[in-house]
Amino acid sequence: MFACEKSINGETDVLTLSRVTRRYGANTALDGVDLVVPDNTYMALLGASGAGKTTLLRLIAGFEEPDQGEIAIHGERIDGQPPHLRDIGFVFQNFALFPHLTVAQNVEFGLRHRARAPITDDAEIRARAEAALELVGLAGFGHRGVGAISGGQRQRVALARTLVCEPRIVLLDEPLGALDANLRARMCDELRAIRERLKVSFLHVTGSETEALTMGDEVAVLAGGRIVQSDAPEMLFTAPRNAAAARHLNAWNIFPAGLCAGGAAQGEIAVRFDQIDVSPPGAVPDGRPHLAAQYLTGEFNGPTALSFFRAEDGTLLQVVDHLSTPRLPELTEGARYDLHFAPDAARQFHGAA
Ligand SMILES: Nc1ncnc2c1ncn2[C@@H]1O[C@H](COP(=O)(O)OP(=O)(O)OP(=O)(O)O)[C@@H](O)[C@H]1O
Repeated sequence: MFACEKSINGETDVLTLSRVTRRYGANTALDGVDLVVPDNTYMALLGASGAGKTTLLRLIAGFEEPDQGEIAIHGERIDGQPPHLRDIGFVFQNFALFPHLTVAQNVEFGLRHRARAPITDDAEIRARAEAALELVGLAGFGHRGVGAISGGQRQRVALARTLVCEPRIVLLDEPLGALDANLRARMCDELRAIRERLKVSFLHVTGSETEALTMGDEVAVLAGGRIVQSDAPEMLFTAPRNAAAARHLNAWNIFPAGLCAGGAAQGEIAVRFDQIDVSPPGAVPDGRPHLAAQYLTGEFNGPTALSFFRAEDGTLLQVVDHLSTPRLPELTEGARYDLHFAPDAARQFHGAA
């Protein structure tokens, strides 16, 4: 049980979205989204508030239909099909458990009522629900009311209720959002471990770049109604392909190329917070592109220190210094400095994403 079904036609991608568009009146929430989720993959979908993450999941699950575009599972179109025929699991942010049912009854519910091959044998239903609870680390909790368990445990019940139906893919809408920071870190590990055991693909939407980069085998960035980059986390973090992707990583300064002496004048330049050095005016080592900026303030953050600068056009710039290998001079608030970097540390973007 719980093994991911291999595609009949040998496809290696479980979910494919092609040019999916969704409008609400004059507001285009999704504008030609192309997204591919491979089999046996933890895919994170990163986007700011209002980017259209929930809308995208609702279209995949079938709670809403796209205005244009196609959605397919293992190469077979599912847009237009009712949600209960899509074999897609959905874990809601607020868990959406039935408060009057026990943990076990919540998990059994989906199995009894699923449209495809509902199970009617009580002993089999109980056995499958117990196996699902064991999988999420809740063996022995079946008799409890859902009000008598912790937030993290409720999250796992919601997951067990979805997994027991053996979905072809599991959609998770900000699944850690309702948990406190410690629990969130633990659930990150657990979600990854559970998925690895099942080998079913997860599509996990989040507004947190840390969560997306930690969780995802692959991270897709949703901005301006489109996927602006979909890549392995290391690749996305170190080599964003456009300014829109870089802006979501909370690690890159992005400024007009024209501000920079010794560099190109066109487009935008992005340099990571940890790859900028600071010198008094006129003391920039030869060959390093640089821009002038005023030091605003600093912020200690345990092992790292963050310094904030304002460039001449008003762009806010950040520089990260690691306390074990400090490289910044003593800084005076309000004073002007030159910020510089190695030419190969810069990424240059031309035009829109
Ligand atoms: N039913 C609706 N009617 C009108 N506009 C909607 C509807 N649902 C979503 N929108 C709009 O579509 C856009 C995307 O919303 P969505 O909820 O998908 O964003 P999100 O990325 O999930 O945001 P958040 O992280 O804040 O939950 C927003 O501008 C939102 O106001």
